[in-house]
This record gives sequence, structure tokens and C-alpha cells, in this order.
Amino acid sequence: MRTIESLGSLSDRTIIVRCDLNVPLADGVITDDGRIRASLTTIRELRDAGAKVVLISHLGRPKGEPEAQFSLRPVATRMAELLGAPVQFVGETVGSEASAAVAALSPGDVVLLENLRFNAGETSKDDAERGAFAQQLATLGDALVSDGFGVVHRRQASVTDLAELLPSAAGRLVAAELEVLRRLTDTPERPYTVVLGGSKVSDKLGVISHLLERVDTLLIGGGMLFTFLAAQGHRVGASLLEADQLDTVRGYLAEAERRGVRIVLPTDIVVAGGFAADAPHEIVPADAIESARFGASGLGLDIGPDSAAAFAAVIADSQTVFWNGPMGVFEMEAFAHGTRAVAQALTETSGFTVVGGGDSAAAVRALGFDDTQFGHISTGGGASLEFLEGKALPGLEVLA
Ligand SMILES: Nc1ncnc2c1ncn2[C@@H]1O[C@H](COP(=O)(O)OP(=O)(O)OP(=O)(O)O)[C@@H](O)[C@H]1O
Ligand SMILES: O=C(O)[C@H](O)COP(=O)(O)O
Repeated sequence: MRTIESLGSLSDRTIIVRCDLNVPLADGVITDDGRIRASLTTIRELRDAGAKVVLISHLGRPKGEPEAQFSLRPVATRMAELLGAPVQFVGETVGSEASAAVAALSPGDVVLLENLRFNAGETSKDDAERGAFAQQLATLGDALVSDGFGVVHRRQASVTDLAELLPSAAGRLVAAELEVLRRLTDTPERPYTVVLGGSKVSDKLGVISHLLERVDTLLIGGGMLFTFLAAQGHRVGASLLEADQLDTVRGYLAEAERRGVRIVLPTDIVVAGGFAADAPHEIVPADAIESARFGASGLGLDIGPDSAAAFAAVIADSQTVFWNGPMGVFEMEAFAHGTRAVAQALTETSGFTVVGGGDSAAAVRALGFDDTQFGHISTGGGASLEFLEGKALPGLEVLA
């Protein structure tokens, strides 16, 4: 993969850096700045080399037009604090204002442009539309450093198309992430356990078929578990469910059995009467979600204590553990116990542990754990999982 060295002298050149600054926000306040911190190594190096630095990123999933709640403005403020230097924010991604701000840069200056996904071309499935947006981005710099590891699994304008239009290379974060994750793909020590949770269920169910070829045990929590329970014939109330994936999931269960891979599902669930921090809730067996006091309107928001203990026991016996996706809605204390128990178990095992994903990393920090208690905290959730699957990631292929 091409590294920054391949770009030659950076002095006085305008370098676009594609970061993943998709940080969790609550009421406009950044609740975890891990992805901003992780971006600093490359940015500092480029400034020191005399480059003019143009940062681009997405935040959340706006639908191709501006939405105030997804603005990167708070990120620019935090980035400036962490960098110890001004980071100018521009309220558009492409256009006359962005071009003028870039043209006015001096060596060492840093500008952050507004959310890429406020432009329909960024995530378009139409090659021409994506390409046209990438062309506009390309006018803003002389070269691209691709350092948004969390997004290298996406075929999107700033990740793939732009890298083909400009001289491009991987940044230091991408290189560092790959070095660690290769430990998991090359020769993982066994038993090898992957823990899956979170809310991007449709995205992440897909990785399971390939993971079954590689791991010894899969622990399933978070929003994903309900599609598994439903596939086994249980009713799941109003919990997250991918109803069109039931056959696929039944296929995974059968394939796991054929291969001798354990898929461990929760046996108890914390079911709530609504999606709120103070919602009434109770612990019920996983096969009786609707018979609880909330009936068909019950929402499964965490794994129960028996499940958490069972997951912790598997983790304790593992030599390699990769975890993506909180076990429950950890942002609300009442539903954070499963996530806390899994995090605690990772800190206690003697094996090599990796936590991946924006919210997963945010969860372990919010629950009081320290980065040093884990083997590695990866900025990539879906990206890491797809890398572990052995898939060719479009955003990396384009840098080869
Ligand atoms: N049972 C559940 N019902 C609804 N939401 C859930 C449930 N369990 C977990 N979540 C939510 O999942 C979210 C995180 O999921 P997500 O898949 O985005 O993880 P991630 O670590 O950020 O990975 P990535 O980096 O790929 O986005 C959290 O906000 C959490 O509240
Ligand atoms: O949080 C992530 O996994 C990355 O920022 C990618 O976001 P996306 O899943 O919305 O493409």
C-alpha cells in the first residue's frame, strides 16, 4: 500500500486528508473524541512537513443534504484544542466558500470542511454522480492522504473515487490499524472469539458467514440478537428486527453447527416498556420477551445478567477476542450492564483483545475503562469486521 512517502515533498502543497471524524454526539456535545485523537498523528506530520491541510469527513448518516445535527463544526473546535493550533471550519464541502478558504491557506494551516454526506454524490450508488462529486473535491488539493480507517469498507466518493483522481496514499492511522488487525487475520491464537452487537444490524449480519470460517465462537448481543431469536421461532416484541434476514440467519446457525463453531445467544434479556433512560424494565428469559409485562410492545435493550456471565466465561477462555457493537443501549445506565460486563471480561483475559467501532470504543471509555486495558482500540467497527472477514476493502484496494 502506498504510504505518505510516495507523495514526495509535501512542502507548500495542499493535501486533502480523508479522516473518519464520525464521533458520537449528544445535544451537539462530543461524548467521545477518540476518532479525533486518532487522526492527529497524520495531521501533525503533514503540518510539520509544511503542507496546507484540508480535512474532510462524514458524520452520521444525513441523506445527501445539510442537517444541522450532523454538522462537523463541534469537531473543528475539539480538533483545535487537541492539536494546539487553529482549525478553521468551513460550512460547506465544495463551492466558492470552500475553494476560497483553501486558496487562502499557508503552510501548516488546517481547515475542516463541512460533512461530506451533506452532498448526495458522496454516497451515491451511481458511478457518474459519485465521480462528479469526487471531481469537485479533487479541485481542492494536490494529493489525498486516506486516513479514515473506519470508512475504508465503503465505496464512496471521498474514499475510492477521489483516491483515483489525485495522487493518493494511506495515512498513519490506516497503516497502524492494519498492522494490528493483521495479527487477527494471519495467525490468531485460539480459541478465537468474536463478540457482535450494536445497531447496524443489516450491515453486520453479512459478515457472519465469512467469520464462521475463521473463528471458534461468536457471541451475539446488541440489536442483532433479536433477529437470531426470531430465526429460532421466538417472538421479540418491538425489539430491533431484520425480518427479511430470518432465512439467512437460519443458514448461519446451520453452517455454524456443520463447522463446529459455537454461536452463543443470550438466554435472558432486559426488556423495557419504551426507549428512554427511565423506562420501566424487567429481566425475562430470551424465549419469553412478549410474555413479559410489556407484551408485544416490549423492547429488548440489553442482554441479561446470566447471558453476560456466560459471555464473560467464554471470553475468559479465549486467546483472541474481537468485539464490535455494544451489548445494549449503554448510553442509558439501566441498559449498560451487559456492555460493562463484556468490557470487564476483556480486561481480565490474558488473551489479545481488540475493541472496534465508534460507539464500542466510546462505550468502554464512558463506562470507565481505560484504552490501556485492551490490546487495541480500533477506530473501525464495520471496517474492522470486513477486514477480519478477509474481504478486499475498496478504500484500501485503491491505495495499492
Ligand atoms: N438492543 C438494542 N436496541 C437498540 N439499539 C442498541 C441495542 N443494543 C445496542 N444498541 C445501540 O447500538 C449502537 C452502536 O451500534 P454500532 O453498530 O453503530 O456500533 P459501533 O461500535 O459504532 O460500530 P461502527 O463503528 O461500525 O458504527 C449504540 O448506540 C447502542 O445504543
Ligand atoms: O462509524 C463507522 O463505522 C464509520 O464512521 C462508517 O460509518 P457508516 O457505517 O455510516 O458508513
